[in-house]
Amino acid sequence: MTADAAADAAAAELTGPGPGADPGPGPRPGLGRRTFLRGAALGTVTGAGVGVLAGAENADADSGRAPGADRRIPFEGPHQAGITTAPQAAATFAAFNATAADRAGLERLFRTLTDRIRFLTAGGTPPAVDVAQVPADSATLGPVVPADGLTVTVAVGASLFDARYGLAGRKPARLKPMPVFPNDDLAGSTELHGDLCLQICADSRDTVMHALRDIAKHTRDGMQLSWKADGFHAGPRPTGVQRNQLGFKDGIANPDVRDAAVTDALLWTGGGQHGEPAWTDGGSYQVVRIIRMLVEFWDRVSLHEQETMIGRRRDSGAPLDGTAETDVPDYAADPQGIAVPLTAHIRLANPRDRATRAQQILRRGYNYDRGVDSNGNLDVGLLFCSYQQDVVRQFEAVQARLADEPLVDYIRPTGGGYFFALPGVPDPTDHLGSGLLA
Ligand SMILES: C=CC1=C(C)c2cc3[nH]c(cc4nc(cc5[nH]c(cc1n2)c(C)c5CCC(=O)O)C(CCC(=O)O)=C4C)c(C)c3C=C
Ligand SMILES: [Fe+2]
Repeated sequence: MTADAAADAAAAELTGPGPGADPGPGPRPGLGRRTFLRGAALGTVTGAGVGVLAGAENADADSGRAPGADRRIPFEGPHQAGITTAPQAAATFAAFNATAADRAGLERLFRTLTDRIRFLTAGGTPPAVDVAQVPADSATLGPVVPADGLTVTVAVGASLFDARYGLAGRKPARLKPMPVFPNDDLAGSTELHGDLCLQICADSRDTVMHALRDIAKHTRDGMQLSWKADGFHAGPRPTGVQRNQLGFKDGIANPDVRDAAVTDALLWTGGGQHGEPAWTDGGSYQVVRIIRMLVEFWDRVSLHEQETMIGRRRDSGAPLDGTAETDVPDYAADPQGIAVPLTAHIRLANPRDRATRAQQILRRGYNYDRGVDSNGNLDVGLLFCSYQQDVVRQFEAVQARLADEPLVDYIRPTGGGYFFALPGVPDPTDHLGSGLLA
């Protein structure tokens, strides 16, 4: 089987081919609809996933937890945690500029980052110091640092591969600065790009901030914070996945990250494949987009129009040709878009046909709330984040189809960037970026 055929076959399981679509070779109908979010909800019911999460990889699709329980998500694994990890309640996307003087300094930065992330994600007691000395920890989480479901996912931007560190020849093949897309409002934005991006997620907001402060303090000589965006993940209202601030369930259709054939085809870069340098094996392209929602306008739109723009029922999350959130839309049976309009967000984003199967992305977005603008309008929206094997083949293909969707009148992208999430750290002797800097 060729790489493309393998991708096609695996991707067929991703969100389900739809009852009328060509199922492609080898999919198991019905299995692909399980999302990693739904996996988390199931975990909550069964009590699975509390405490130290086991597993061959650090994926924790069944990461439900008992209220108040501390949980530790393993740092080590072939892929970084925080990608297939079910979204925690709080997130910060923090972009940094590298300030290390040279390549040796950059290597020190990655070693320090690794050490701090290892400690913070495991939790523990910071070393005691004499009162005359600077404390080892900010103590914002108390004297003992809980693991609290923390993940810190380290990604690098295209600018890290400029002349400063002699890395030009080691750039991931598709890594580039995020282009300006139609309808973007990026002029004057101070929240764009970066040499590094840290996606910091945890079960509590204070744990995210504690981790950011700890990391920034220990890496002061190697990188400098450029911008950050904070997000939250809401609980189910009343069931299923969370709702975004347009009132719609968001995150229903996503790859089945428990299926290695799917993640190998859509998520992880394979070193040596598709022209990627060998060191990228096990990494993933990360897209971050800060997308404001013009909720004052949206709240004056009829329910019918809202639902036809999205393609799903607002209350249930069901596709407009179905009755339940888990139903798979059957576009082949509705070629003229009578039930689900051809311009509906979900239909454009994922037409569920053979030609676009390999373009599917893993979305891992968060809501944001940044107060009020100078006109008295709410500054709320979506911290869109997606992971994919190939940012051009996947994210850009989806984004191009969405360019003129009706929803664009109600959203305004204001920042973000393209990054490459580094491969995981397989064992305690290794560190982030070791392949990149080898
Ligand atoms: C380029 C990729 C995407 C951007 C940017 C994007 C922005 C965006 N999306 C919503 C709301 C919803 N999106 C939904 C589904 C959905 N969205 C994308 C891609 C982008 N969205 C995909 C690939 C999908 C899945 C489609 C499918 O497989 O059927 C949904 C439906 C619920 C769900 O499946 O999650 C909603 C609602 C907003 C508001 C937004 C910008 C602010
Ligand atoms: Fe979307």
